[in-house]
Amino acid sequence: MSAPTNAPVKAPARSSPLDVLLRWLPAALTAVAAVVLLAWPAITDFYSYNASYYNGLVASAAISAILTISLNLSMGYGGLLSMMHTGMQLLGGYAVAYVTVESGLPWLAGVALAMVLGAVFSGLVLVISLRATYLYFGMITLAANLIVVEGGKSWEAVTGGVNGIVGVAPGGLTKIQFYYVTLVALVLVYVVQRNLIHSGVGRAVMAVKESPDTAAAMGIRPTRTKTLVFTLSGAIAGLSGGLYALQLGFINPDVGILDNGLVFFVGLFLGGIGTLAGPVLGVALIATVVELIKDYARYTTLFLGCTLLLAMMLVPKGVVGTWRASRLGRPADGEDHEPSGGLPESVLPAAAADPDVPALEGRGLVKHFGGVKAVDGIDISVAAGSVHGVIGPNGSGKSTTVACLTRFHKVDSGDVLICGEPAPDRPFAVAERGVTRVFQVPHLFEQQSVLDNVLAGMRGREKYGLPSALLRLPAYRRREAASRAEAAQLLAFAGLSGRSAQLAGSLSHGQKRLLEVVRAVASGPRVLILDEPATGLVPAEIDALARLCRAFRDHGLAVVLIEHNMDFVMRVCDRITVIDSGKVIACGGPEEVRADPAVLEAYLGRPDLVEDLT
Ligand SMILES: Nc1ncnc2c1ncn2[C@@H]1O[C@H](COP(=O)(O)OP(=O)(O)OP(=O)(O)O)[C@@H](O)[C@H]1O
Repeated sequence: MSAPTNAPVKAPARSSPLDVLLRWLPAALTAVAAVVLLAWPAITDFYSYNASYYNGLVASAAISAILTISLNLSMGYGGLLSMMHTGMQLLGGYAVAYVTVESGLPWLAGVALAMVLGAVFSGLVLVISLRATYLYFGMITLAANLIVVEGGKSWEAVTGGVNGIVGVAPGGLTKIQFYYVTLVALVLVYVVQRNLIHSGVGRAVMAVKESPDTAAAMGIRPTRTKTLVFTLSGAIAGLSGGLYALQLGFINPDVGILDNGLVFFVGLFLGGIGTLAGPVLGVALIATVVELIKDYARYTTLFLGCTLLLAMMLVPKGVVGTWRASRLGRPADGEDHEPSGGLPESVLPAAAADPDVPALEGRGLVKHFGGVKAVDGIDISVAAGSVHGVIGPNGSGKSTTVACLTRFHKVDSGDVLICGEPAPDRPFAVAERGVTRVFQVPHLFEQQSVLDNVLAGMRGREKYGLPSALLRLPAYRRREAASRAEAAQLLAFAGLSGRSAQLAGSLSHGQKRLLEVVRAVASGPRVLILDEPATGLVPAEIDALARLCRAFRDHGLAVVLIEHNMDFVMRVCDRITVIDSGKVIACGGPEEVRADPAVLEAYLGRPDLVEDLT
């Protein structure tokens, strides 16, 4: 296939020198902060009689930032409301205290155990609350937090009861060395967060957060993805707890009570939930102000409460989120390009071995909603290498048929076959077998770029896992580079390449619909099901869609097109199934269907459609 050779339709806008300067400001401030933190022990030694106090302040803030990043991963990126992060911090603290004080092993072994404990505990909580929705999940984590704290108070033999365990220390390290340990840990955790979020694993996490159904339709497993991110978040919370115990020199159940979690929530919301730098910036701001008002320490909780309230009212996206949404922080809107090039070979799986076996088949499908017979014994057979239209009046059962074929609805009776084999029961598994669906209602990942949306569609085909993504191993780098090149080619094919860096939420309605189709194609399906894709598209976008359908068909793959735009249907479909009141009333080529009296009768209530048909 030819490479994209897009010519921009209009020239990009120029940035003023002030804009350029302001865009570089965050990077410049980060560099200054890094230098100050590295030199901090020397600075405090030179300027203060109480250097160890000020070094401890920064070390504590770094540990808090680690916990806040962990909270950001679960709540900000994973959409999992967690009220048990202080509990996991307590668990991590116990692990380090037990290993160093009771067992006499090195503190690093304690930190490793802290991470394992945090991961196992959070994984368990997630598994037992899989069906819980956002708020109920939060309540379950609250209960889990109470269990950890109360368990810590009661299990005296291991935890030391209410008095806890004292004498915890990073054996062999001076205070200044430990200061640098906390900084290194913070940098590593930040890099883990960044690597995760910029990888296919992170894109899957965000996709599941935005819409589990859409993610499943692209072959992403929602449960596995949630478990992964929450377990990772738990491991990081455990790490933070282990370091906290080493910093404090003791651990007791008070560390785990929810009140102590306020600072992390405030830091997260003030800095910017769902942003990379937000947790660190938020905690840095809070730590600075708390230090400045330390003479009024009894008002600290009041201050934190008021800060949270003000942050929610004035900067609901937090400092970093607000910056990113501003003119300077947001990627500039792109420009229109002419569609060009072809579909990348990699998104076109090999055509079925036996072209006579239907790519997708529904036999005797029945789905009733109470008294509504939405689907009432439908047979449908979609041939490989065809565009198969499904038409019918509003409410006739088209979308429900598709939901049955893709297992988003459990059928009352009937069979679904993919390439002659029984279809699996779960939507993500159907997608894994090569049947991808675009929903009638747009489900884009609006806060991600156009490019990232397309890349999210490729997750089902990517073979690397979490360790590879976090460490950016060669396998990951190769796959990521290939994915980006494929995504660029797909966007060029659809005429969207000029908008690749733009946030998906800022596209026009037609561009969003087109992007959804491109994202579905990115998953490399054998059968692409499009539910009313042409709604709201301008003629040029409809042409791009028609090109895409034909390119698919010409490669021996199948497209199922549910559509009310009859002109479009008649133009691109090879075969059409007409549904009315949950039953198939006609099936055949466009000309055949157009002349079928039963079809005309079904459309009599829609004279506009009759006109299109005849
Ligand atoms: N989850 C549901 N619960 C109850 N009834 C439903 C549900 N989903 C669909 N229906 C009903 O089933 C019937 C078929 O709906 P469906 O959405 O499949 O029709 P459609 O042909 O896709 O319509 P349209 O062209 O307007 O999208 C309608 O009467 C609808 O109200």
